[in-house]
Amino acid sequence: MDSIVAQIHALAETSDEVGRLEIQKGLRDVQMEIQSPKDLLMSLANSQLLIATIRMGADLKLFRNIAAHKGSMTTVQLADITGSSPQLLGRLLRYLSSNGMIRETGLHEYQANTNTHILADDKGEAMVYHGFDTHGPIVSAMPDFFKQNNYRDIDSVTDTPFQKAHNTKLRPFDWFVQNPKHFETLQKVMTSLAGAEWTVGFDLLDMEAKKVPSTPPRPSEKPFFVDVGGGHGHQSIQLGKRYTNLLGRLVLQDLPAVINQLPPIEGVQTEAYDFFEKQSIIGAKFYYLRRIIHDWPDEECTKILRNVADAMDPTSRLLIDEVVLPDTGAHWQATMADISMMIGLGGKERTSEQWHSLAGSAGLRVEQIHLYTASTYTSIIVLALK
Ligand SMILES: C[S@@+](CC[C@H](N)C(=O)[O-])C[C@H]1O[C@@H](n2cnc3c(N)ncnc32)[C@H](O)[C@@H]1O
Repeated sequence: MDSIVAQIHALAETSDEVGRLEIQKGLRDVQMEIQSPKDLLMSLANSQLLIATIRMGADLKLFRNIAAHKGSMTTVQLADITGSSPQLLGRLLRYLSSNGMIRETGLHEYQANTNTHILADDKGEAMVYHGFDTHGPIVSAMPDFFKQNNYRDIDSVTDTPFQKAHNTKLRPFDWFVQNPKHFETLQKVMTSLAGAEWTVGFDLLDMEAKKVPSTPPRPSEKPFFVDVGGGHGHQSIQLGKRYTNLLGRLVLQDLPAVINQLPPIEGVQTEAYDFFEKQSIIGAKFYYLRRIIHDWPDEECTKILRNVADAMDPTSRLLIDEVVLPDTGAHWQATMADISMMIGLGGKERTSEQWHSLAGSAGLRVEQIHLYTASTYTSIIVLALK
């Protein structure tokens, strides 16, 4: 058995992202084949309990404390640091270790494993809080919501499980503005997905960036890159690092509630802007929308895209950084994102056909699709004026 495990490890280490996911899928298939009905039902019953316990662990800074400590810690030590009772903590630790979130090294002794480290950093913690506090209630509201709507697809931004769960009539982002704790966590999750993989091997961007002089921009010069709804600006920051000649030519736009509390970002101009209003930056080389369009139903998306299209000139390009769902055989992470967008925001992940149709509705055409993370189908959809 050990040798099979070692072989799988070796295979995973030499595999790319797609290969790694294939191995995981294979392992899941094997698990499915050998599990009893009871195994499946017990594991389903466990899913909510596990995230709730992890959420408590985050509150207690349990993962951070264990991860920061070299070697094992005892339950009593951890109870001391966290202020919880050793009896309760002992039961939680035993449960977490039996679920692989920490490693049990002896009687009442625990150590960090890979999962502990993932849960101990800011990104992991933000994902847990967002998953449990913001998204969890929406998931719980989902069955009743769909029973009441007679199992219809969602194409509204104000009539989704989100409103039912959070007892509001507001659009989700209006609610987020009024609930800064939830909004901050969402932004942390977004920043944690901050990779700049999309810029690698993307010839169009590279070619245009190389044409830009290294001298500071002239006052009349149009911006090179406008990150619309760019959150805390992680993509503009990454782009400025990769192409220093673009500094001073990058613009970050987001809602006033986001922009007004940001510290200055060197080389990036920030602007409070609502993307349902007219775009004030005319003729930029690139407008960039990352994880924006999947947040909204088609009607709202057409408005957002039209506002960009109206500001574009024939040389401008709109870059949409999102999933292009395959027609069949989609990976569970992508289908999960699709359902999550629907119940949380009234949005969706889109297939190539849906992207073409949406672009057309806003006077745009799909010029190119640059797939950059094959495992999640994340792509840059390049749109030009029709
Ligand atoms: C899912 S986040 C994506 C953030 C960023 N683009 C990224 O990929 O990390 C959606 C972003 O859209 C912004 N947003 C929502 N409604 C907006 C609006 N009407 N105008 C401008 N930005 C908006 C939010 O504040 C948030 O930063």
